[in-house]
Amino acid sequence: MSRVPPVWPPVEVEPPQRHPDAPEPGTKLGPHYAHCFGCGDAVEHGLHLHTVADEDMTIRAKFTVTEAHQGAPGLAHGGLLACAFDEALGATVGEQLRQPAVTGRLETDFLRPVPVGSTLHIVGHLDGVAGRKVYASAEGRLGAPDGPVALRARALFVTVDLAHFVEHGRAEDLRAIAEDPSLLRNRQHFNINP
Ligand SMILES: CCCCC/C=C\C/C=C\C/C=C\C/C=C\CCCC(=O)SCCNC(=O)CCNC(=O)[C@H](O)C(C)(C)COP(=O)(O)OP(=O)(O)OC[C@H]1O[C@@H](n2cnc3c(N)ncnc32)[C@H](O)[C@@H]1OP(=O)(O)O
Repeated sequence: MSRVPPVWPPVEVEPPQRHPDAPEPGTKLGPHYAHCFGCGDAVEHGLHLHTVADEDMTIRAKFTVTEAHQGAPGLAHGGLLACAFDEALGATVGEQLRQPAVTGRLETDFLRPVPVGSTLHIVGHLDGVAGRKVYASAEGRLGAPDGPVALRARALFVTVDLAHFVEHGRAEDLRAIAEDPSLLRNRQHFNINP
């Protein structure tokens, strides 16, 4: 099977415009939602991805593989690694555009096994925008920012209104946010009253 990647982005795109309120390069972003499996600090065996904004439509993220993340003995589960990339790519899109967006499509190339105890250094880049479609890609290196490439991922995110989350989210979780807005980092954007 050919490993030659298809053209990316797959459609004609506009260069993304950084939102004036996008975090300055070097800003530590913190969890966007306390119960997010990718970044939330309330999720005991979650990925606890740490993200930092960077120059040029880029974010950097780190995630350390624990015993709870295994697929094969001593190795990270592939779906979980895809989750780390979903999270990093979502942060790339959300933080630079300051617009809610959901993953429509996510593709992942697994190039090297990722052992328990190792840290994956992910760099996500916002590649282009075509209407509501936002394209982003990322690379993950093992052990150090200049370590060997273990994964590459590409994603299409689709921007949505906040109504998307109100309509589809579970009422008790929305109520919990209404009662404790600190569960969300970008809470100034939310006015949820289910
Ligand atoms: C949120 C705070 C607000 C403030 C924002 C500020 C800051 C945010 C900051 C930080 C956020 C930080 C971190 C985020 C971290 C992690 C994010 C994790 C993200 C997720 O984990 S999220 C869960 C998984 N995700 C879903 O739960 C989506 C389920 N899904 C749907 O909800 C619908 O499916 C939807 C909405 C995607 C589209 O539905 P829809 O009806 O609105 O629109 P439609 O179908 O017309 O698609 C529009 C155009 O996208 C094309 N398109 C769509 N899907 C495609 C595909 N698969 N392949 C190729 N093209 C596709 C169509 O072909 C059309 O293209 P065209 O315009 O050219 O016709």
